[in-house]
Amino acid sequence: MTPTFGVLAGRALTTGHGTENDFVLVPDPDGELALGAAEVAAVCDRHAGVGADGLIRVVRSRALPEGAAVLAEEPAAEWFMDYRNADGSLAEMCGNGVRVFAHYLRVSGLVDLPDGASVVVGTRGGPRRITLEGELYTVDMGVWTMPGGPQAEAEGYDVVVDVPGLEGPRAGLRVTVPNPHTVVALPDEASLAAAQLTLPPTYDPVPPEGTNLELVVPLGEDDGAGTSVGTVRMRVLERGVGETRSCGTGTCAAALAVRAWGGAGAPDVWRVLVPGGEVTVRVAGDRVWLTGPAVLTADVVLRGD
Ligand SMILES: N[C@@H](CCC[C@H](N)C(=O)O)C(=O)O
Repeated sequence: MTPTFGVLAGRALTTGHGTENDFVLVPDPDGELALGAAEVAAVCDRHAGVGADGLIRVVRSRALPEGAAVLAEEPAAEWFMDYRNADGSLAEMCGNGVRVFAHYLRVSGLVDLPDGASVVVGTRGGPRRITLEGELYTVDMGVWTMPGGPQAEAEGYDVVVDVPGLEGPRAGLRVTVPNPHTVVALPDEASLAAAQLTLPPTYDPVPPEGTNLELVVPLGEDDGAGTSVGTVRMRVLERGVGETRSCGTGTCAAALAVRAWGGAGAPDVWRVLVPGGEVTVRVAGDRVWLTGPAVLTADVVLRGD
């Protein structure tokens, strides 16, 4: 069957990933593409398209209404990460995608980003500053919130989640960064492996905007050089995608939930182990930072015939 790449047919794209959360990057500096959900889903299809967890349009902030709103807050945000999930839906933010986006801007010469320097980019969640540190990128992910408020943070949950493959419903804690997440703790790695993320979980109450789901197993804390560092293993079911091998905003949500469950004295720095690798999350007050790799894998041209 002929792929329905629509306005993307014949376009040159680049693929890349952050801890194996993979993306197709579409250069459209002047915002000329009328990109619809069907084209995004066709390109992200792993059998009939290029295959990716999401599509990122590389566009100047001034070319989009959402970008103009970001520029009003942060005039330095020349470039906007227009992120779409694999099913074509929009998301507020993508923590792995924004590192890959910054790497793409640097490698393609669209920004000057030497080691130690930073760039601010626009996202639907607001401007984000990304700093290159050797081979890693650190993103200021902005302000996190727990929609259940201080009571949910203190009690450790505000939603009940039934996950296929796991026995009985589980308590979950909602975290917004600023896309919606629900984090559920599991007792061990056997339970983590048993979860069947190809089947839809159920939530009570049902999250109105949908949710990403992180299943986590806290693995303890180490004291290194005077800083306590926690470790947590995570699997993720992404809204608009399915199970992925990593989710940057999800790792922030996971670290924030496990830190809340740990109470006073819990670490502010967390190693989050995901199927696709490892990232580091640091919390300070109401803000959170994400550090991890970014890789570009191929340049491809979509056929239009
Ligand atoms: N993989 C991303 C998150 C992408 C958006 C998410 N699926 C949603 O709909 O909120 C990440 O690395 O943060």
